[in-house]
Amino acid sequence: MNVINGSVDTTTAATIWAISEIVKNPRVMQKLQGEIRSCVGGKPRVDESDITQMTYLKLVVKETLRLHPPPFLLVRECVSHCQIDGYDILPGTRILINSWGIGNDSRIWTENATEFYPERLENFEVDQCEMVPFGGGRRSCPAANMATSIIEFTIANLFYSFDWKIPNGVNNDNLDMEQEGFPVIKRKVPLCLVPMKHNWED
Ligand code: HEM
Repeated sequence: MNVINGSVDTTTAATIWAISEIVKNPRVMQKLQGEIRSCVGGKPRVDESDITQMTYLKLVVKETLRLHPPPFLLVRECVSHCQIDGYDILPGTRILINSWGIGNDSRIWTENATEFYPERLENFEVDQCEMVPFGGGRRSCPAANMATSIIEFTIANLFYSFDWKIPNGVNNDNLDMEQEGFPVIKRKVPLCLVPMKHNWED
């Protein structure tokens, strides 16, 4: 049951955050759709094999996970005395690692840390310590590759087959991005979008 909760909620939240960030950033949406549509050509659907060529899509998903990871990793217990930043950490101390804080930290990601800018992650491996959406070490998420592939495939299909508009007088500038929840951070306000078919033969 824990595996089901830990897999469905995390993957769904990350996918919804990716869609939210893409529609909030028309520049990213245009570049992403250009890449997806040129890689897929005129086929009716995206094939999994098309995804390997979609380098910008991979950056978009990584950038989403940097800004919107599950907030905390699993609790660790210190096994031997160590010092971090002058603080003594004694054996038996329980440590909570704030993954959200690391991904959003302006000391790591500069003053535009909270801006959605996928290009910053070119040549960047997700398992570096500057972002830890899937944790680290022997208790890291065993499904990191699978979850990333599911999100990439879902986003590629949604943005290949449809254009998306924000309804009800809301636009990308005032789209509500408030976050809430634990152990997975979700949108406070549900995302509402209008799909428009792109190049469909009726
Ligand atoms: C975007 C989706 C996902 C994210 C962001 C995510 C993130 C995480 C994180 C942060 C941890 C704790 C790692 C640590 O403390 O070092 C974790 C553990 C785990 N995840 Fe994921 N996860 C995702 C999807 C999935 C999926 C799809 C599955 C299963 C199909 C899964 C199964 C697990 C399991 C079993 C653990 C516990 C590992 C252990 O205790 O050793 N996760 N995940």
